[in-house]
Amino acid sequence: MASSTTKPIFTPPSTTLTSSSSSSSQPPTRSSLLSFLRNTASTPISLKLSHSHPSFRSLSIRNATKTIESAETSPVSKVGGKDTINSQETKPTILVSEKLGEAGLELLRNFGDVDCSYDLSQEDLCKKIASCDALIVRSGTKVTRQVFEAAKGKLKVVGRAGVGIDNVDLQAATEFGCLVVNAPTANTVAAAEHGIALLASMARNVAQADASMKAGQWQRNKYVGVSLVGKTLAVMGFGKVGSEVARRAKGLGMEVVTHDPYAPADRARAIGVEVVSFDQAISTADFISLHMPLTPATKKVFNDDSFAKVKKGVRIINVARGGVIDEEALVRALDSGKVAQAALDVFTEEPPPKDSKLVQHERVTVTPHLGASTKEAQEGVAIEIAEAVVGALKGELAATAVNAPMVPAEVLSELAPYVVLAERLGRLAVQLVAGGSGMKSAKVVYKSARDPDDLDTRLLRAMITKGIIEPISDSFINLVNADFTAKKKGLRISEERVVVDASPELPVFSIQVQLSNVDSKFGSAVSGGGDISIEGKVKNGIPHLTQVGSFSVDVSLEGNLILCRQVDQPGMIGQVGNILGEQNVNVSFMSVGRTARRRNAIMAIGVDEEPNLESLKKIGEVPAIEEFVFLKL
Ligand SMILES: NC(=O)c1ccc[n+]([C@@H]2O[C@H](COP(=O)([O-])OP(=O)(O)OC[C@H]3O[C@@H](n4cnc5c(N)ncnc54)[C@H](O)[C@@H]3O)[C@@H](O)[C@H]2O)c1
Ligand SMILES: O=C(O)[C@H](O)COP(=O)(O)O
Repeated sequence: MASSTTKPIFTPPSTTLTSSSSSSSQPPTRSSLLSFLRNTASTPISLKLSHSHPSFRSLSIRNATKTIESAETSPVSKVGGKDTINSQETKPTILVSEKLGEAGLELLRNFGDVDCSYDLSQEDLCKKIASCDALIVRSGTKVTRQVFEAAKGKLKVVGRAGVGIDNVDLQAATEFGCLVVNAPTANTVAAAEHGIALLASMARNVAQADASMKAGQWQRNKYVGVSLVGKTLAVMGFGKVGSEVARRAKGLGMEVVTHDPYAPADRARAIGVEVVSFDQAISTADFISLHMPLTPATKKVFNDDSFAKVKKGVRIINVARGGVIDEEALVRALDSGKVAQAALDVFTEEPPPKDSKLVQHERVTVTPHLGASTKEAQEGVAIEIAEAVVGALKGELAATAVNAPMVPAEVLSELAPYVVLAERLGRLAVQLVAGGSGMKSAKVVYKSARDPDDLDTRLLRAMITKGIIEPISDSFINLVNADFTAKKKGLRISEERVVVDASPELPVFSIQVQLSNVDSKFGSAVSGGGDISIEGKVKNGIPHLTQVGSFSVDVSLEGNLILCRQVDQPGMIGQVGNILGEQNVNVSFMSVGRTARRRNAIMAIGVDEEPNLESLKKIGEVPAIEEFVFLKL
């Protein structure tokens, strides 16, 4: 482990780092995510993925006052309550590849150039995507790896105007640093209502009787149905739609059980629904309604084996995803009479082949993926997704992010200053590593007065990772792909939470970043344990560096930083201050930490400007200075 006591030759950081700071002494307020993210004029800060439009690179906290003052130069400003782009800036291009409600389109048009091109082939989508900043899809567009590759890094966000994201290659999106957001709530009721509509119409042969009458028949005996009251309905997947279906089915007098490996039993119990095992659910039900997502675990979960376990004459409703059923097995089960009827809104292949046995089956009722298709739901979904996409293009953290940490509003507001601290600590720590030493593991220690279960560190971890990875990566890094890139580089990041005696009002007392098994270009940053170790705290809403190796310091993490180890003696601050002053470099903060009087000390100097090489050389020549390093934040 390097702890050289000789003066090292000054090495500027190899990568140019984006400075994303602003100064504010005001702490953030606790407000809802929406007002926190959108109303920059009335809240002291907003949490931004400051992509310095359109490069969408880093997450930062910016000062609202500063935002308003700089509206002329910022691409985004607020005009008449609408988010608009200043005319001199290039507007982002938003491709909408499937029909979207007008209210959502209007929101999008206020912000960017909107290209509504429906029914694109994959090839045409790939051609178009190279010039798009955002893509909005429903379930009909396959956003494959090929699409992300064709985007060549320009595509910043994919908005899924609905819930299911099985048509988006999330792994590829993440690798390419493209945020995926969805609109998870606006179509819940519509889907639940459609499920109930299918349940009732299947039970009473409405579709078949309608077709028969239109064909000139009057077949009252043929279309005798079954009653719902008193029957058992198994709701498979007790999420947003499933629970709404359960509630409505209870209102129809049905007994409802559910199977959902992740749903809390008390939420189900609260509406009189029992949570049971998969086998128990399917073997006791008269009706089975599917409401789980399509994932590798749920793909074809209804297959010959499961149909063998159902009650003879069961009726199945699927408004979730076609892929959760093995459709050929369902046809066999229908033919054998094991399954009496099925009502399907979704299919493995959409649209299904014209000669699909399932669609043509006389005991199957079908609709062409209409679950979310009510006027109300489509307007709601369009607004929900337009707001999420515009927010993402403006660099705001998305509340409905699918491939980035999604943090609840209250938590986000509380964590905001720590998010900045986290990124800056990561960024500082990596710059302390001597060139060439391969980093393999980093450890983050969160000290907090709160119970470890009470502290959601996902966002902090992601930001520390971003801070560490960005300076050593030549590809584009953001919150979305930082973790993936770290793994690819073989960097393991572990976390530890330590309960300390501090104010429980603060979510985090301090954050420490330790890098193991690496040499440091600033030996004093190496702690007794041999790791590069730095620690920081948030003070009055501002991130501060409070510990470097074994030395206590206290310097605000804004601008750039010079760390010097020196012999503790009078006049040092003056000497360094003069050298910087000669070059018109403004010192924003200075702090000295020492192990013992007149022995070793560390001087941490915050500077607004970047000193030139000449000044840094002069600092290195001050006799009492033993080593120093210049760090960009
Ligand atoms: N037909 C339509 O137009 C339409 C409209 C809306 C939603 N959907 C689909 O409905 C489904 C549910 O949507 P949601 O909004 O309720 O989603 P949700 O995420 O709120 O609920 C899904 C639930 O499924 C559960 N689940 C996951 N794996 C499971 C498994 N193996 N077995 C049982 N449960 C499992 C989850 O724990 C969760 O509670 C999704 O597939 C969605 O795409 C379809
Ligand atoms: O997952 C969803 O939200 C539904 O399946 C709706 O899909 P759609 O937007 O294609 O109607």
